[in-house]
This record gives sequence, C-alpha cells and structure tokens, in this order.
Amino acid sequence: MVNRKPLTTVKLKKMKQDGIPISMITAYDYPSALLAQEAGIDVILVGDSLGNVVLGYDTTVPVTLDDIIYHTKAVTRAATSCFVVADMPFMTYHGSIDATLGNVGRLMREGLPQSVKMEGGIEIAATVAACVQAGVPVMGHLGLTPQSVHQIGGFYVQGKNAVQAQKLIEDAKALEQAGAYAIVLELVSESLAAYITSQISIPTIGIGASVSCDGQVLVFHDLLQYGASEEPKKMVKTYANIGNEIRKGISEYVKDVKSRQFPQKEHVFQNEAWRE
Ligand SMILES: Nc1nc(=O)c2c([nH]1)NC[C@@H]1CN(c3ccc(C(=O)N[C@@H](CCC(=O)O)C(=O)O)cc3)CN21
Ligand SMILES: CC(C)C(=O)C(=O)O
Ligand SMILES: [Mg+2]
Repeated sequence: MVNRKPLTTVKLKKMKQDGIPISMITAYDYPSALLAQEAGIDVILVGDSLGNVVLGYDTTVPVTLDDIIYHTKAVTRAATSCFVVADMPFMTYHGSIDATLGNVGRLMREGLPQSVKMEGGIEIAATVAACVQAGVPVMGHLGLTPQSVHQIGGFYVQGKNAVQAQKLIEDAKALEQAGAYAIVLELVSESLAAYITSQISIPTIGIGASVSCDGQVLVFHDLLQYGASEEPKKMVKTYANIGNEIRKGISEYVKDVKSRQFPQKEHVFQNEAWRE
C-alpha cells in the first residue's frame, strides 16, 4: 500500500529541476485509479481517451463535460495521494472566457481533480492564463492533439518540418508564459521533444515523444492490453495482457454454468427451517 503526501504542481516542477521522471497513466474509474495509485504512479489523467477505450467512439470528439465529470468523480474517490488531472473535452474551452470558466469550475467543483488539461498552444494561451488566474492549474497538450483530428486529417507525428516545429516551440513557450505547470507532448520526434524540453522550465510529459521528456504518459487500456484486441501502436509498450486474462476467466465461467459446475456447495446457503 502506497502512502505518500499528495503531489502538487510545485513538486512536479521541482521534479524536472531534480531530473526525477514523472510517471502518468490514464484512469477512468474507481478500481483502475486505486490500482494505479497502489502501483506508485505520480499523476492520473482522466483522459478524454475514455471516449475511445471506455465508450467505444472512434475519436474523442463526442466526449462531453458530463462524461468527464462522471469519470473524474469515480477516480478522485480512489486517488487520495496521486495528482489527478482531467481533460477538458472538445470545444468546452473555446467560447468566451466566462463560458470556459463556467465549464472549468463545474469540472473542478463536481469532479474534484487537482488540475485540468487543454489541447492547443498560442490560440488558447489567454484561456490558460484566465484559468490560472482563477486558481486552476492547467496542463497543456501539444503535438498530436486528438480533438483536432478532423483538421489534422489523422493521428500523425507532428512537427515534421521547420515551420511546424517552430510553431510547436512557440506554443510551448506561450503555454509556459500563460502559467501552465506542465505540457503533454504527443507524437513528436525525439530530437524535437528534447529541444522543446530544454527550452522551457516546466516539465514535458511525453506520449510517443521519447525518453527525453521529463515524464511519460500512456493510456491504461493500451499498456495493459485491456479491450479491443488490435495491434499496439508504435508508441505503446504493453506491460501486461489483462484482456487475455479476462477473456479466459469469463469463458471458464460460461463453461461452468453450461455444465452446472458452478455454483458448488461452498457457494450456496443451506436452510430447511422454511419448511416448518
Ligand atoms: N487507446 C487510445 N490510446 C491513445 O493513446 C489515444 C486514444 N486512445 N485516443 C485519443 C488519442 C489518439 N491517440 C493516437 C491515435 C493513433 C495513433 C497512431 O496510430 N499513431 C501511429 C503513428 C502514425 C505516424 O507515423 O505518423 C503509430 O503507429 O503509433 C497515435 C495516437 C492518442 N490517444
Ligand atoms: C493520451 C493522453 C495524453 C490524453 O490526452 C488522453 O488520454 O485523453
Ligand atoms: Mg486527451
């Protein structure tokens, strides 16, 4: 059982200075958050990837603020010492500052995470600054930003030419300037991730962005092979195959039910008094 003092944005920034890598994983419910915490994870992300891995959508676009609040509530009931970040869903932080602060406020009050995450750079810098001024820590997210998949045209490596790379570098600096305390870097080359990491004082947390980042994040269902039996993406290392374990367990159960091998005497209550 892990029992540590709660992590804070201040400590996360100090981890970069001290060269201590930040471990981050997504989780979407009570048991997964509890297991991640017991395993010693630093940061839990209630990612909008729940649209893919929990709700069965093709993209994160259909995920709503209510979806994220519902799952964040479950995660924060379990995560008492991990730092919990919740994704702001598609288009919930692109209206007026008032509307954005209303959405951020609902998520913070109802879901009780320590922080929110937003995709984008210079375009959302003023929004990030407004949230930080309101007392809400914001994690940025650059590189492949899945909420913009229809604009990008697919889930591709980002920052491949000088113009795109320069934009990413400026985005990272703008987020730092706006008061973000960390930035997820998704699907960028090793050298570009290393350069961005060296140019800002806040930690970068990579996914498909090399070991040069200050931390790493993966989707729970990807690293544990929990769910659709598809080829793992290049950026994923699978550490367990719980999908196989679950399939095996359930098929044994089905076999036992069909052959009347379950339940056995030990699973059943005996009482004759009702006859009298
Ligand atoms: N299960 C899951 N894992 C994720 O990491 C994830 C989601 N869902 N949903 C939201 C976004 C989408 N993400 C994705 C989706 C696809 C690739 C992918 O197919 N990447 C290719 C590289 C393509 C290229 O070479 O440009 C790969 O082979 O890894 C990567 C990240 C990351 N996020
Ligand atoms: C892939 C991570 C960074 C994310 O944004 C998510 O899980 O939604
Ligand atoms: Mg996300």
